[in-house]
Amino acid sequence: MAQYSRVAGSVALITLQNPPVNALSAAVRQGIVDTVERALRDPEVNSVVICGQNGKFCGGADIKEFGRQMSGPPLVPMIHAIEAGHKPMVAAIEGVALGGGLELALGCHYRIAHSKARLGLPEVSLGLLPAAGGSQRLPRLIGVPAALDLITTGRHVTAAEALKLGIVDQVTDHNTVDVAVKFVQSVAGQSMDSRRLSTRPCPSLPNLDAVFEGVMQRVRQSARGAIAPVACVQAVRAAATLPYPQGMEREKELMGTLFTSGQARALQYCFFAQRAVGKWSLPSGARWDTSKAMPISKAAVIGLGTMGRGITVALAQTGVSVVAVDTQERQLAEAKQAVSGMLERMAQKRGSAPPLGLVHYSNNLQAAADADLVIEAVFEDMALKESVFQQLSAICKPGTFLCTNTSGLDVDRLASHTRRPELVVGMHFFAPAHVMKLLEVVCGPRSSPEAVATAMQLGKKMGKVSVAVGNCPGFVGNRMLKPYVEQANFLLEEGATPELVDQVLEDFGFAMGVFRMSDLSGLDVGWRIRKADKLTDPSVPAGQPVRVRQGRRYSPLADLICEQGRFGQKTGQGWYHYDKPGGRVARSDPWLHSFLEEYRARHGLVARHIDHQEVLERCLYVLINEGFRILDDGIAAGPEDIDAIYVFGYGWPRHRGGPMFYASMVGLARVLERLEHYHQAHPDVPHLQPCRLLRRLVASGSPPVQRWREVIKRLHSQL
Ligand SMILES: CCC/C=C/C(=O)SCCNC(=O)CCNC(=O)[C@H](O)C(C)(C)COP(=O)([O-])OP(=O)([O-])OC[C@H]1O[C@@H](n2cnc3c(N)ncnc32)[C@H](O)[C@@H]1OP(=O)([O-])[O-]
Repeated sequence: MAQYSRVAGSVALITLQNPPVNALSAAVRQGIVDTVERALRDPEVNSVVICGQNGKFCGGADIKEFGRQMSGPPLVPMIHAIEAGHKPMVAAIEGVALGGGLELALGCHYRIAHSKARLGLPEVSLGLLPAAGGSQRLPRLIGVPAALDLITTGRHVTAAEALKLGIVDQVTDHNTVDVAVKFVQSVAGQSMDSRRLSTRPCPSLPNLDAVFEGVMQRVRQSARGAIAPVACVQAVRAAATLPYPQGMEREKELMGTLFTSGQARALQYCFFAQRAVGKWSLPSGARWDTSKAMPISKAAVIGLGTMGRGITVALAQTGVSVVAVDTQERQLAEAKQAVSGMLERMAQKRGSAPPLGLVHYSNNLQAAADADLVIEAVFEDMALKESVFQQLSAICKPGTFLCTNTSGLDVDRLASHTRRPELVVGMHFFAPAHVMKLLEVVCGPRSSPEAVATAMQLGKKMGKVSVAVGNCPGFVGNRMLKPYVEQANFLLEEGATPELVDQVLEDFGFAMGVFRMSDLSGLDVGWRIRKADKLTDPSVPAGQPVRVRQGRRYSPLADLICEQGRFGQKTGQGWYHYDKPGGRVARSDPWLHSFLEEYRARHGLVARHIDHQEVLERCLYVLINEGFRILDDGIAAGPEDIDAIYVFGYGWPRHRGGPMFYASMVGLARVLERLEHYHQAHPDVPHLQPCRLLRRLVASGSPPVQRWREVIKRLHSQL
């Protein structure tokens, strides 16, 4: 709703009231319509200030209302009435003015922002465009290039940048409402004709067509199949080329297509999934709202390879004092240089001082003694990690949380090497750790609620999307990745090429196909793990069939590639050829193609034609099937957790909502039927066998993804 009051005698103050972000729900829109009418009618009122309760102007349209029947007054005429009003209207922007919130402010005649406010039109990240006139008013206010940037990226700008761009008229450090009230009195009685953005022409550009062509090309390339960024460009083009009323018609038409698209549903689901994962709960009953996170002012990072360095940077950026430890002098010296360089580059971008003083270096584990939390990031080797945990347990003060950055090792086993296993959790970062948004917080059966809450909160402070997961080989992300990569290798055996598989996955929207990604990560990593798991030489017993392990189909292709010294980008050769070691441009490799042909001939495999649909279904449905197993096993609490992990850590295209959401869009019955089909064709691949939860969901009528938790709960309570 919106509250109406009178201040300074003749100023009407309209305050949006809809905590926590004053979203424009039907009730708020009705409130605005009523209070604006009242202010315009009231002869004692000569000017109007619009603000938001609790220091937040407005977070935009109420996203929760999008999936429901539209009710209440629409935004467009509401904003037109404000703009057309004969009394000056000022938006007093504190906190945020986002989406419909900024569009409301653009309808006002003036905008005054607090210096800490953030503004933006992030609709594109929800699969929409600023369709309450934002795509038409903003270019008229700040010009086409700047408007295209803001609208197609959805990025938020600071008040200072907003002032520079001309979005706001004034920025203040004082009480914004008071400043706005004072200001609006100074313009009361003046004509507002020149302040109505809809009546202004769009600033002209000499090379309009070239600008739009360039932007459209860039947007299509980076959108990876997302339709909203393209529609945003089309809407701004309408602002630049059509009179306002026709531009509004075009905006409406484009929004109509987006609003009902599956992509908008997927992106809005992602918005809520990202927030849902913060409300974690564990099988032990521990929950986000009943577990206390401990403050962390000093942390230690043990092991300064690529991951340790990134984690050190991420912690220092957050303002946490870090002692970075590596017992090898050379590694320590290199890390010191690398960490300082990263901190300096990031600070330069931000225009602030690098927090170099927060990082101390040591070659002695003893330096971690008084840390509140330690993150071990040594080489992925169980024996080495066990030894480090044993030492840390003896060295660290009572109460120090001991975390391991492992991509899949048993966190509980590590905990058993310490005196206080309840203080041990996994913190699985993704490379580069100071950039990637995802953090899997791995809870062992003995991890205390405080330890989990502390790791989750520290992740949030570092700007990560932290997802609490259970302890099993590979946790959630890598556990699901394993059968996905395995299918890709099987497809090569059957006649596909890395180029075909990658093309299909990239067309689907992945930033990189599975083979290009493996080359980037380094093929030797998986090889080492397979050796440790005794899947490949030297420990495979003599007489073991090459393509079978434990009675299941096994592809040794990746092992054979590694035996050739082809580890991917780092060696200049892997599934593809690169110009030089460390090269980034993947080129098709004739050697690889003959190698595949020889391999098939050696094993009596006849290459067949494999179509795009089979590649997509086998790679994705097997991954999804493992996701259902993870839910059934209680390793992830709900589908949102899995989807957040895949969107923020594994390059799953956000406009497809994550693997579990995608499965619900495809139809669970269809996923089940295809898995059954492929399992029948490949009975020696157990990962293709549809999992119990998937069958149960289909039997329950394939409820929407938001209701899966109920089915999982019922399934578990029947055990
Ligand atoms: C014709 C149409 C044209 C216009 C289209 C639009 O405007 S599209 C919209 C364009 N606007 C945007 O895209 C802005 C989206 N919002 C944001 O980016 C951030 O929430 C923030 C920066 C406003 C605050 O960040 P923060 O870290 O301080 O807080 P937080 O993120 O944790 O959220 C707190 C709670 O508020 C909830 N909630 C938030 N916004 C909305 C909303 N619009 N609606 C409903 N709910 C919303 C959120 O779910 C959470 O609820 P929970 O879990 O407690 O039940």
